[in-house]
Amino acid sequence: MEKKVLLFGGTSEGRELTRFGLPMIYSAATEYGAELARGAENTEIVVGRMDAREMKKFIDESHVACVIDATHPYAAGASENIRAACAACSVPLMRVLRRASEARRASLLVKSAAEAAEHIEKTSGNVLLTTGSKELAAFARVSDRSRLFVRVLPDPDVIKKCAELGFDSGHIIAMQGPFSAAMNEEMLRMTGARWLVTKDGGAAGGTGAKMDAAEKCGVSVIMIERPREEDGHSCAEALLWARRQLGLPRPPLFPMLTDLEGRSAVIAGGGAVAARRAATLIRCGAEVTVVSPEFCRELEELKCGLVRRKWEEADLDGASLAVAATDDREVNSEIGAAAKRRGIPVSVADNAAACSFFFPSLVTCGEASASVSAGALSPALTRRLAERLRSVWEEWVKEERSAVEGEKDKKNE
Ligand SMILES: C[C@@]1(CC(=O)O)C2=NC(=C\c3[nH]c(c(CCC(=O)O)c3CC(=O)O)Cc3[nH]c(c(CC(=O)O)c3CCC(=O)O)/C=C3\N/C(=C\2)[C@@H](CCC(=O)O)[C@]3(C)CC(=O)O)/[C@H]1CCC(=O)O
Ligand SMILES: NC(=O)c1ccc[n+]([C@@H]2O[C@H](COP(=O)([O-])OP(=O)(O)OC[C@H]3O[C@@H](n4cnc5c(N)ncnc54)[C@H](O)[C@@H]3O)[C@@H](O)[C@H]2O)c1
Repeated sequence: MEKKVLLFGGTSEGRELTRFGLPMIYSAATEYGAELARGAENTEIVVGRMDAREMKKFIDESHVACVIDATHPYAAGASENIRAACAACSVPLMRVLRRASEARRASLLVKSAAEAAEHIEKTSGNVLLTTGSKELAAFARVSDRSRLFVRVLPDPDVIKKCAELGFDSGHIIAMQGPFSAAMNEEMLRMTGARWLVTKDGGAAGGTGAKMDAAEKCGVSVIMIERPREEDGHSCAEALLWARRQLGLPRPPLFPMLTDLEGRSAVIAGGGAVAARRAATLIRCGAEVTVVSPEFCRELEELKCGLVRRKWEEADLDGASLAVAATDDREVNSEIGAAAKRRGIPVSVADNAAACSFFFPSLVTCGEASASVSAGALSPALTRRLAERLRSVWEEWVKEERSAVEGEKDKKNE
């Protein structure tokens, strides 16, 4: 039976990961979460909350080869259960977590909904609550309830809960997001809000659009901080990881052929990987600068600029292409992010998922080149294939060149 990825979703990251046709079981706690994945190819959907024991049983019975936890950062209970179940089944697990935080834009950071409610009680003015129905009970302590407007999903159970907590229909907005900044603005105006309460859902979770709207309307934002900073991965990392775990194929990469003659390329790091890549780029006519506190002998013998210090962001000025090949994972990741911000193609040697292009294995003879790749799934396979091709390439190029010349001569006769 085919091995599958078990994805705990119900988030935009979860939906994103169903787009690539991996054999997958998508588990969502609610109907709403399940809806996000409806229609995804090769994906079986299961709905309903499971505790750690139920998860373990499910994993054992469903041929699950690896698990991705893409649940909401606030669903800490779910993540704990998933961790426990995976440990019990010895199944590898990767946590996907949106990284971007909007916390710096908030007027006030609080630890919980209760703390937000305490603050509201001490102030005046209307409040738009966008923290969802689960947190609603905490706001019951606000004495003047007519100040509060709540935005929730149009689910009958949720509406019932709102009513039970004393929100009348004039104070409920029941609609499914995502909401644009313009939509948020209109809702802030309509409710006459002076305060907006939100979780730190990251830009992708719609928090960015709320912050933009609040800024425009002069509304102060009370933000509930994330429970704790977990070590999370991006969707791209999880996709690559799952493919490697299961040995799943992917479409081949498209080798976009780029003319680097006379253009500048910058490399951070002075070790073996930097040297190999500098040599390839120089062969392609690029003007290469390498930045590193230390250089290996191979680099000192190449025709490239050597800058003996740690990498700085300004090293990207004027570069057409960048390579991060230091042995410091954090520095490499910073270089990747900075280059992407500037629209400079970047390869990050220790993290395939952070690359905006992959460094190819290049096989050349004069201007005739071949680019070999194993789709970034196995650099070792790439190297072996390239070596095999290198062993015949020169001979092939010579033979085929003369064949082409021969055909030309024949035509000219
Ligand atoms: C082609 C080549 C060009 C070059 O480097 O010059 C190249 N890797 C080569 C060899 C090689 N690299 C590694 C090993 C050790 C064995 C192994 O781990 O499998 C070997 C094999 C060996 O040395 O035998 C380690 C490694 N590589 C990457 C990661 C991180 C990760 O995958 O996340 C790690 C773990 C690092 C760690 O542990 O920290 C990532 C990438 N390496 C790429 C290119 C990009 C994909 C290209 C494609 O396949 O499409 C990609 C995705 C991104 C990028 O760097 O742009 C070159 C062949 C040179 C040639 O012979 O011509
Ligand atoms: N993609 C690949 O083909 C591949 C292959 C093997 C290893 N790797 C990864 O690539 C990285 C480099 O591998 P290596 O074998 O060349 O390592 P290495 O240890 O030989 O070289 C690392 C270099 O980075 C420099 N450096 C450290 N901090 C720096 C900073 N802040 N600014 C500039 N330079 C800095 C060091 O001085 C050193 O010269 C490693 O992270 C390794 O995991 C990738």
